[in-house]
Amino acid sequence: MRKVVVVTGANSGIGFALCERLLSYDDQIRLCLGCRNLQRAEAARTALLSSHPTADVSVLLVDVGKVTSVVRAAKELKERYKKVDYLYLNAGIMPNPQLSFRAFIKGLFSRNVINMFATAEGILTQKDRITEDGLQEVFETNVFGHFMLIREIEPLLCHADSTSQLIWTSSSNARKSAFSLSDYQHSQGQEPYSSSKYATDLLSVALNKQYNKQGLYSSVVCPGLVMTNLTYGIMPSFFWTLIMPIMWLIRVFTNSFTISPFNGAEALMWLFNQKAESLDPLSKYHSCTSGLGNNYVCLSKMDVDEKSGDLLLQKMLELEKEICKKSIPDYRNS
Ligand SMILES: NC(=O)C1=CN([C@@H]2O[C@H](COP(=O)(O)OP(=O)(O)OC[C@H]3O[C@@H](n4cnc5c(N)ncnc54)[C@H](OP(=O)(O)O)[C@@H]3O)[C@@H](O)[C@H]2O)C=CC1
Ligand SMILES: CC(C)=CCC[C@@H](C)[C@H]1CC[C@H]2C3=C(CC[C@]12C)[C@@]1(C)CCC(=O)C[C@@H]1CC3
Repeated sequence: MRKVVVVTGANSGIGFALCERLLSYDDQIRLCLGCRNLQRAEAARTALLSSHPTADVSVLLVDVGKVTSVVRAAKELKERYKKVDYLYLNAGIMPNPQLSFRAFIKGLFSRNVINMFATAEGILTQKDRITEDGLQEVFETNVFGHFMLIREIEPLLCHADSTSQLIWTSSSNARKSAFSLSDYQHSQGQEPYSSSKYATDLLSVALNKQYNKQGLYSSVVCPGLVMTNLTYGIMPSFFWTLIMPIMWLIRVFTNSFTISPFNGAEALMWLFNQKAESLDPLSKYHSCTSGLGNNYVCLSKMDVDEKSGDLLLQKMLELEKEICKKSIPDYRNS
């Protein structure tokens, strides 16, 4: 049976590199590019087909920052496929990033310097906004829209006789102290990105508890620091070009400077080849690149506790009910 693989945020960066790598590894998969913009999606599809002309590559229009779009896309998936074997929850945003130069310079001369380069702890903030669904945009895009997608295509993911995998693109920037259960959308603070990625980690743990019995497994990936549209939004491209030699140098001290989207997709690709049941639900899978440019995957324990994961899942389920009642009039019959 040909595997069905759905990738959100597939038209650029890590998502696109993952699609290229998946097709190079197995051009028999049925690959579905989940994108919010048709033109960009078609451009990605054309590029993938130019190197893999016989591959089955389709486009699914989905804006994970809009509940109605997610529900419509899920309906489309249910019409197209009987099963989704791999769902890569990769689309993500970091809007209006601000780098604190003061904190960065201070960090350079502290003992925390390696950690600062690996996680951006204490040097990066963002400005969030409210979406038309009335949610914080970073939370809705990076977490809730994806959660809704999972819920809506549950019958395609849960099968008694075979497994499916959810693979979240999280981040080394995910930090417990940026997240609070009482403000899980992060409407109060200045680190919505960090909070959303921590929420991803918690949610993955809770989803495993909820769904493993039904053959669905969830894992979390940390792609490292990758040069993509997201990182070019932090600093202008000439800055990155200027500091590239320093980036190669830093790579000698931290394996998290993966830099290219190809390298960043390493752990996402690695998980594609693993037996879902053998994965550790409490570990994060990191894409790593050595000073010499060799790629490998390493594991780290996540800073999460199961109780918080369960509580977050409960809150997400309540929010799902509330939002669907508000945004989709004849919800569940549609
Ligand atoms: N770059 C890095 O260093 C790191 C990135 N990550 C994570 O990797 C993931 C991919 O990001 P990356 O490749 O770096 O950045 P890109 O900006 O290149 O890719 C992000 C993708 O997500 C899509 N996307 C954004 N918002 C939505 C939405 N509302 N609905 C559907 N698709 C959407 C974008 O579509 P469009 O082109 O239309 O905007 C794009 O295809 C993100 O989750 C990011 O947080 C994690 C750690 C490090
Ligand atoms: C000399 C040099 C390399 C300067 C760059 C300073 C900062 C712009 C980077 C240092 C750590 C980086 C980092 C990210 C963005 C760029 C930095 C802040 C991320 C937040 C990008 C998105 C993620 O998900 C995690 C990354 C962690 C490290």
